[in-house]
Amino acid sequence: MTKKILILPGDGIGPEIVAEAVKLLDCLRTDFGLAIETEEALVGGAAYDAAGHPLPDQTLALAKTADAVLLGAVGGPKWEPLEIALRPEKGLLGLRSGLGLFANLRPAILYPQLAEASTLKPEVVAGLDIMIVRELTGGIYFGEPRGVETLANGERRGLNSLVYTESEIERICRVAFEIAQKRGRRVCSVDKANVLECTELWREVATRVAGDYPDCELSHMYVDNAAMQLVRAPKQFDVMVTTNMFGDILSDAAAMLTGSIGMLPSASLNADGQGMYEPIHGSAPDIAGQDAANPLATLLSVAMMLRYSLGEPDHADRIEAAVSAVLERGLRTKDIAAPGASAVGTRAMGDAVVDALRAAS
Ligand SMILES: NC(=O)c1ccc[n+]([C@@H]2O[C@H](COP(=O)([O-])OP(=O)(O)OC[C@H]3O[C@@H](n4cnc5c(N)ncnc54)[C@H](O)[C@@H]3O)[C@@H](O)[C@H]2O)c1
Ligand SMILES: CC(C)[C@H](C(=O)O)[C@@H](O)C(=O)O
Ligand SMILES: [Mg+2]
Repeated sequence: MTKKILILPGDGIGPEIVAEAVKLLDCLRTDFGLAIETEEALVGGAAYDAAGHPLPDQTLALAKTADAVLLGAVGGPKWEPLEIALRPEKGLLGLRSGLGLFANLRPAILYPQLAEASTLKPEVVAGLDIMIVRELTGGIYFGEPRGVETLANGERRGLNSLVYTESEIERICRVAFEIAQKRGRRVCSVDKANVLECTELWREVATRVAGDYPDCELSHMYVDNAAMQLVRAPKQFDVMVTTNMFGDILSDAAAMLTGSIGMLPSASLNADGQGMYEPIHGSAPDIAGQDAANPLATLLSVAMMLRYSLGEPDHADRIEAAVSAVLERGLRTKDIAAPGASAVGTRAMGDAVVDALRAAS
């Protein structure tokens, strides 16, 4: 049966990197017989400009009926003066909550060809393969009460609330253990249980859930230590499971271990296996429109889509092999090129991956 993919380019470099992913999907359709159809819709600042809201009803409705969603990135300085409820980022958060995408998988894998691109010593990162499992629809991003209020003395007070129910913690921990069972069987739960009651509960629930996975080992780490350990000795980690905000921060740090934030894909899954796929980076306004963005995180997000939502693991393997082949040939966008070395643009990198895919057919 033909699968429906909703394409949401978004803002900044979003349309540039998504265009390369669309080329890749077209190649899989025409040359490899992948049965997909794509439709494009607006989200983020582009949607606000066109329709007055970062997540138009029509976009959410299309997302709900799609087999998978591919998103570029949202946001940019143009929309920063808007109230929070209308900012591009709210469009993304609305998709995550509207689709119930509670499990965000962010794999930090070092392609061996990029060991020199990392800011860390090659021996620290060689062979790196971490899966960060980030809770995505709860925590401080969605907790109530929130807002800015004016106190009796006239001073304003801003507040956001870190809130997790036991069931929210339990389901994300189960995802982490189930992934760990298919890899190194080690889960590190990252919290701030020494200070925050909410994450004291997180630790308790993670420990209880671990009892159902006796073949896996659970460890706990405070988030500040985890940030330090990620740059000191990242290979100690197999699967990390953590809250929405800690996962946001730790995954950007982990991205640099792989050479660039332009290398890290992600999958956001709901209980039915439906998913949204996006690079973990943002709209990179500083390089937008310059054909300078690295499209590989987006192309690798397409591979995750094929694996997790479309039941096409062979095509996913093909994309990952094509990316590897292109890196082997020495092709580099600026973010992963050695200082002073020549670099290719977004389009040339995307074309090279498509060519490598075809060549392997
Ligand atoms: N998922 C998303 O849509 C998402 C994620 C993060 C940030 N944002 C939004 O993006 C905007 C910019 O945020 P930011 O600057 O903090 O983060 P960013 O990830 O957009 O950029 C951080 C730095 O990384 C570089 N970079 C990012 N992606 C790259 C790529 N593919 N290739 C090469 N270099 C790349 C940028 O040029 C910049 O120097 C903000 O509006 C923010 O809210 C959106
Ligand atoms: C843009 C923003 C809402 C988003 C987040 O904080 O989750 C981004 O940083 C990410 O990592 O996907
Ligand atoms: Mg982030």
